[in-house]
Amino acid sequence: MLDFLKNISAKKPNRGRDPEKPAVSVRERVGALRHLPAFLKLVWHTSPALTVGNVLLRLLRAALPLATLYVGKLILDDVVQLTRLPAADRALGPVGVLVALEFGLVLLADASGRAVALLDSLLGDLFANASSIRLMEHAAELDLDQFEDSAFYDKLERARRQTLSRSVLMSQVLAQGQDAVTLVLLAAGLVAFQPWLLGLLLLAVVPAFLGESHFNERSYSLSHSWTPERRELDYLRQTGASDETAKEVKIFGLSDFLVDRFRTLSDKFYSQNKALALRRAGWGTVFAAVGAAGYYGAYVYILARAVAGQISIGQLAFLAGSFARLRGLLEGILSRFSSVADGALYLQDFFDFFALRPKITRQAVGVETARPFPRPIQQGFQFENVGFQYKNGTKWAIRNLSFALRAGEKLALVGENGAGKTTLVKLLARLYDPAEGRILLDGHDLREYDPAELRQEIGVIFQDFVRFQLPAGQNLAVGRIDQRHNQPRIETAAHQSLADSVIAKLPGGYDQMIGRRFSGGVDLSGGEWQKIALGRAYMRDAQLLILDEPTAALDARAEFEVFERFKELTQGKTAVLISHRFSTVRMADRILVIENGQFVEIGSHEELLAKGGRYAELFALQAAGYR
Ligand SMILES: Nc1ncnc2c1ncn2[C@@H]1O[C@H](COP(=O)(O)OP(=O)(O)OP(=O)(O)O)[C@@H](O)[C@H]1O
Repeated sequence: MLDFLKNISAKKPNRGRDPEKPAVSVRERVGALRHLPAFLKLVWHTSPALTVGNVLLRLLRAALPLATLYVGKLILDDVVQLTRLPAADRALGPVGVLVALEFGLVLLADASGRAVALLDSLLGDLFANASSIRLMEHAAELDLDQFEDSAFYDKLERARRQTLSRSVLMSQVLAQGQDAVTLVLLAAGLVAFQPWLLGLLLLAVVPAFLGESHFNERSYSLSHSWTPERRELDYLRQTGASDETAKEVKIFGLSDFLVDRFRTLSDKFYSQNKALALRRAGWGTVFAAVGAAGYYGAYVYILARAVAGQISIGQLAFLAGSFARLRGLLEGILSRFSSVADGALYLQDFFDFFALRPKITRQAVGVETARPFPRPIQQGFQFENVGFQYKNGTKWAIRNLSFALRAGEKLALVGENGAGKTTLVKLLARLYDPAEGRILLDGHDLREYDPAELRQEIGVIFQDFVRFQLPAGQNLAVGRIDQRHNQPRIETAAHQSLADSVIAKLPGGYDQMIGRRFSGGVDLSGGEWQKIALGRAYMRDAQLLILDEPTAALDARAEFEVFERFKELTQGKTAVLISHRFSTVRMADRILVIENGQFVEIGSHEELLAKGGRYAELFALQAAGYR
């Protein structure tokens, strides 16, 4: 929380960014269209049947305007013919058939329009769901350090925002194809009559298109450049009003601070957006007037030809109708073109995110095929001059660290806050790889093993374990999620971690929702949550168990009991314990003391006390506190 306050107070609200300056050039925007085929392929894979149905219906709809206009022309010409006949010869029969045909076409247009909208929405929903799933799956494959990078978060954020609006892009691209077919059909009629009318049409429409693309580009630039701030706005909104933060926000009286920060940022975004929207509306009106002038110029010309008797009334209606439709169509196609281009730019963000590759892959490094994981582990783990620095860290979190974690031993890690204990554990679980040196397992580099298999063999309970908003039983089962239906196994784990007594007090037992987020949820105390989290370690069949301050929130009796059981239950298994309590630490076979990420000493409790080094000093310090 404090880091957050420092960060955002130090940060300038807006880094002197000029929203008028496009972040992307026209070339980039047009270039982004290259993503459309890949995008359409994704749509196709979402549902081939719905995609084919959609395209066929749209082709049908594309031909309807021309057919309707043409039937309209035939009706008018027939009616004019009829008026020229003697009253007795005026039979309405053929006109009636044409009117019925037009009526049929109108009904077809309406039905096919609704069917297209339905297919668009079904396909859009499926696509949005599929994209969200891909996003979650891909995020799960990425490395932990990628999540600690703010540029990564911006990419993730943009990709996430895109999953929904991508279904809009899908409809737009399909509509674009449909309108292009209608345009070609109608334009063919107009060209046959008077080719230069097509030129007039372009003149009426192109300025509006250019204006539209200019403003779309500005909008995209503005929204793109505001991604970090928008993320911050979301964070502020969440921090200002969530069950997780409410306690500290109240105690520290942070509400005004958060609201002020939110207001400053959101006002700035609003005013930049408003300026753009106003200019867009103003220019839009001017361009619409130019378009209308073009249309009326053409209309007057066609009227004059009709008055001069050079074309029939039916042709007049057909041409004027075609021109009006074409103008609307062209305007639609061109303006949609710029939103499709923008959508394609956002696609770039979407694909950029999916292009991110984890460094710690499922593939073992340095060997053809992954080395089979030793069952049981023979020698254990060996750290050789291991060094690691966090991406955004200023100093080495661990450096020149060498020690052995022997198979079957219980090793405790001791060190002050920030000494590097958790980092060491993360390196063991290959959440990160060392930047220097290497970690060996039974004599081979850890990277030669399949990371997924390695993680299966390791059970880690971190100090900041996740309080899943799930029923109690499933909260334990996350330790081995494929066993979530194995109630006896869950109950055994609960018994081993002392969580059974917590669950026995819950009104719904193992099915009781815990956490406050969902209705009916019951919250637990810190120690109770810890017992649940500990149960996750027992759900696993891991050969290496790591408990990172597992008892910090437990009372003295519970702590004693937990460790008695732990020793019993992990017989023959290798375990690492991180604790600041020496009563816990002394139960370990050996204790590794680290300071500033460096090795200080290693040995049993008795050995280290006898040595009179750092451990003995820290032990005496804590013991003095109890006297
Ligand atoms: N994600 C991170 N990004 C950057 N620096 C980090 C990150 N996590 C930890 N650090 C830094 O690395 C160093 C070692 O941290 P680590 O969490 O391993 O310490 P620790 O010994 O487990 O401390 P504690 O007893 O407080 O849990 C610290 O200086 C810490 O600030």
